[in-house]
Amino acid sequence: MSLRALTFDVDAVVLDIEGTTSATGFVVDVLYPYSRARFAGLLTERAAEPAVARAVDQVRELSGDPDAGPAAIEKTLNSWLDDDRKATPLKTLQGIVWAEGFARGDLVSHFYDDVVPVLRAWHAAGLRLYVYSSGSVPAQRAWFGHSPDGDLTPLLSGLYDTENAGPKQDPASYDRIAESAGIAGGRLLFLSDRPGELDAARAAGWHTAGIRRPGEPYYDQGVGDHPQAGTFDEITISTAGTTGSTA
Ligand SMILES: CSCCC(=O)C(=O)COP(=O)(O)O
Ligand SMILES: [Mg+2]
Repeated sequence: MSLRALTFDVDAVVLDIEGTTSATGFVVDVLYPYSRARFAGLLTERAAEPAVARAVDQVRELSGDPDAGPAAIEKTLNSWLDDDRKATPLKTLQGIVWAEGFARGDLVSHFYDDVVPVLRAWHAAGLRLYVYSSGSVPAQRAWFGHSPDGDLTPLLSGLYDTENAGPKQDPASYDRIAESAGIAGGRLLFLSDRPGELDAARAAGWHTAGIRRPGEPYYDQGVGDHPQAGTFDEITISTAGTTGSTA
């Protein structure tokens, strides 16, 4: 699908995963059942691990149930899964389970066909690439590390999630990423399928492009007045172009 060719003059591209580089359907149909089936074991057998214990405390706080035991925690996690709610402790616990699943070869990630060739080309041209996803940093590392095209992590300069950057619809999160990467917002391009995330990035002074792929949950809603593309190869990164222009 071709919408419009876009040209941006930036130093780095920051990538959303679900709905942007990769299919939401794959995450929901493959990754979510994988984590759902393993939450009980994680919550009972590995409750003393610091990352698990911290996430459990966060679930108790978010659900308003300070005494919740493993069964109640599991029920809450599964209800968040049903709603595809991007709650940080859910993402932490999923990330633990998924990283182990990718490492043992149970899971291989998904990328839309246009994505990997374009990421390789952008990287070869000297652009820095970052990820900012609700999926936890360990999950992101495993996702890019176990793709159908092999290990893509050498393409990436940094990974951001809701723990180390903050909520994706808060402009302050984009300020934090810009500061951490050492790149001014005006030299950063954020690619996402969600208008609320694009709005927040733009409010922080970033360039934005909405990625609209047929079949994705936000396809019909659109991305408001953000520049938009149907695939990554509709986006050109130029060092001296007119940013956000359409051709
Ligand atoms: C590798 S993370 C798996 C996808 C996921 O769980 C998720 O929440 C992705 O959300 P995004 O912010 O990338 O739309
Ligand atoms: Mg997304």
